[in-house]
Formats: sequence, C-alpha cells, structure tokens
Amino acid sequence: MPSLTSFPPFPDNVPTHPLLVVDYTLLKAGDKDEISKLWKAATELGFWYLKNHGTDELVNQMFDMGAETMGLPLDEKMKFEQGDDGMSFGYKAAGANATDETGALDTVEFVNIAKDDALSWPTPTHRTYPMTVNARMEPTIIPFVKKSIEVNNTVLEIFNAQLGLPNGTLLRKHMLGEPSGSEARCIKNPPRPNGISEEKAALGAHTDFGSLSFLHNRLGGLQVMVPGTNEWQYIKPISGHAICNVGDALTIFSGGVLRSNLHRVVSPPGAQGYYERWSLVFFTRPGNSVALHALAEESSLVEEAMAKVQDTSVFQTNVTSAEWFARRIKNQRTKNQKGVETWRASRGTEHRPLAV
Ligand SMILES: O=C(O)CCC(=O)C(=O)O
Ligand SMILES: [Fe+2]
Repeated sequence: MPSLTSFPPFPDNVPTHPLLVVDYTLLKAGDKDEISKLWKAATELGFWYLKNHGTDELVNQMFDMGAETMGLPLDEKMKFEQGDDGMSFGYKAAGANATDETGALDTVEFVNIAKDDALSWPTPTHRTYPMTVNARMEPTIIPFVKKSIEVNNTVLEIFNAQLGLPNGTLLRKHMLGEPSGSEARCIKNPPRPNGISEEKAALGAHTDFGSLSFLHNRLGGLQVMVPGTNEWQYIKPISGHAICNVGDALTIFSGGVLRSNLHRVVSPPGAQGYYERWSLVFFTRPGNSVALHALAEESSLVEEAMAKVQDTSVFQTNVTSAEWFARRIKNQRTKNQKGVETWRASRGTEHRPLAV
C-alpha cells in the first residue's frame, strides 16, 4: 500500500467542504472548547476531522490486510460473500449493490469484519472469513477494532452528556458483549476507466446505518451533500486526520439533534482518478436488540427537538437496530432490485430521490 505522499495531491480547483478539526487527546482530557467544537460539527454537518487518535499504525496494517484480501482470486473471495438476505459481514463484490433508484451498479469491492467475530476469535459469532483476514485477526484486526471502539465510545459519552441523558445511556445501547452490526470495512475502488465521468457514483448517496463511523481516507472521492442545498462537495483527505460522522441511529435517538448527513463516493478528482482508491472504516452500531426511537423521555433536549418535528415517523421506527440494518443492506443488493421501490426501501433517515 503506497503512502499518502506517493499519490498526486488532492486538486485545489474542486468544490471542497471544510470540516472542523477535533483533537482526540483534548476530548479525552475533557477540554470544554474541544467538546463544543465536536458538538457544533456533529449537530450542524455531522462530519468532522479527528486528529491525535493514535490509530495510524493500525490503520496502515488494516490497509495491508485489505490489499492481501482483495488480491485473492475472485472465486476465493466469493466463498465469503455477504449474500442477499441482509447480512453485512463478509465480502461484497463490485456491482453487488445498486447506487441509485435506476439500479446503476456500484464499483467498490469491500470486506466487512464483524466486531463480534474479532472479539470472539477464534470462535466465530456470525461467520468465517478468508485466510488473509484470519492471519491478521490477532496482530491487526482485533487491536484496530478495540482501538476504534475506544475512540467511538469516548465520542458517545460526550454526546450522552451534551444531550443531558442519564449517565451511560448511549453506552448501554452499544454494549461490547451484545451482538451488533458493528464492523470494520476495507474498501477498494479501481481507477476510473477512460470515458467514465468523475461524477459516476462508486458508492451511492447514503446515510450511515449505525451510530458513528471512524473513516480513514488516502485519496479524495468522498463527498457530502451540503446541508440545505443539492450540492455535492468533496472532503479532502488530510494525513493523520480521520473523518468521523454521525449515522442514523444517533439521529433517531437524539430526535434529529445529531445529524446523519448524506454522502457518497465518486472517483478521486483530477490526476488521483488514475489510482486505486482505498478506504477503511469502523462502524459502531447499536446492539441488535436495541429499539430505534427518540429518547424524549430521558432528555429534555430531545423532547424539545421532537416537539418541533412535523413528521415524527422517522424517529419512532418500531424496529430494532438489527432489523433497521438488515432492511437497508438487503434492499440495496442488485439481485433484490425490482424497481424504484426496492431502492427506496433501502433508504435511511435522509432520503432525497434526486441525490444520486
Ligand atoms: O470510502 C469512503 O470514503 C466512505 C465510505 C462510506 O461512506 C461507507 O462505507 O459507508
Ligand atoms: Fe458511509
């Protein structure tokens, strides 16, 4: 895996969205200004950079794991495919997901490793993985999963306090011992073929399914839809800075106070488009049995937010985290597409038909 500096630089002539930079060591120390900055980022855009998270070395090793796994023959990878029934863990081949309601195919391939399979290793909780994943479980994947959980739990505890929830409320919805959809994902996108637009979605517009995403980018290509507009803007990768964002579950728990913003991946801009694009994410998701609804009875802030909402249905889902997650995964699978209704059934808290 070449280092960030061996790629052409991110171009300076494409529309780029600035993110607030949050310092993890200051968050850990309880710094009030840093916590206010995190809160502003999480409630206004739902994305921020996180520096000093202490995960860089493990991130490099996870990219090596990804390269080793994607380098396996396709028929070997397909033995571990995630399938069409709504399970996320395992391998996803390019073209297995739709990127919009016309059924356009995605171009990314990825491998998802369940937090539960890492923590119960060598006994599987959900499923088994390719040998390249098994070989990296102890040295790389388990430490990366544990470190990512520590980072995301720190952020969850801050949100818990900012929302005025009783101590430990959000952490209890993300118990380490409860099976969940939490997973590490390594993504590969091939260089942009000649004649294909830079705007073609590699991974279609979506909100993240769970609570928090801890993302590591080398090349550009990630875009956010700027709140209040229909405009996509790039997020520029910065060395040593993770990109963090809020997912649907926190939006629902908080009655919309925390923002789960639409985003997508296109080819890296400019000369970066001639290179493979690799990215790595750890997704924290609530325990499988956790009901997804606004916590209005436990927080006056959430109660006040809900009082202003016209259509409360999105915050009273009547489903568990496991059901929410399976519905979204299953209905974006290409094999399950039966028209626009299937695609719409894959959507999260924010859906705009025109955002492709
Ligand atoms: O590859 C990226 O930069 C973002 C990936 C992403 O949004 C996702 O996997 O949910
Ligand atoms: Fe995402």
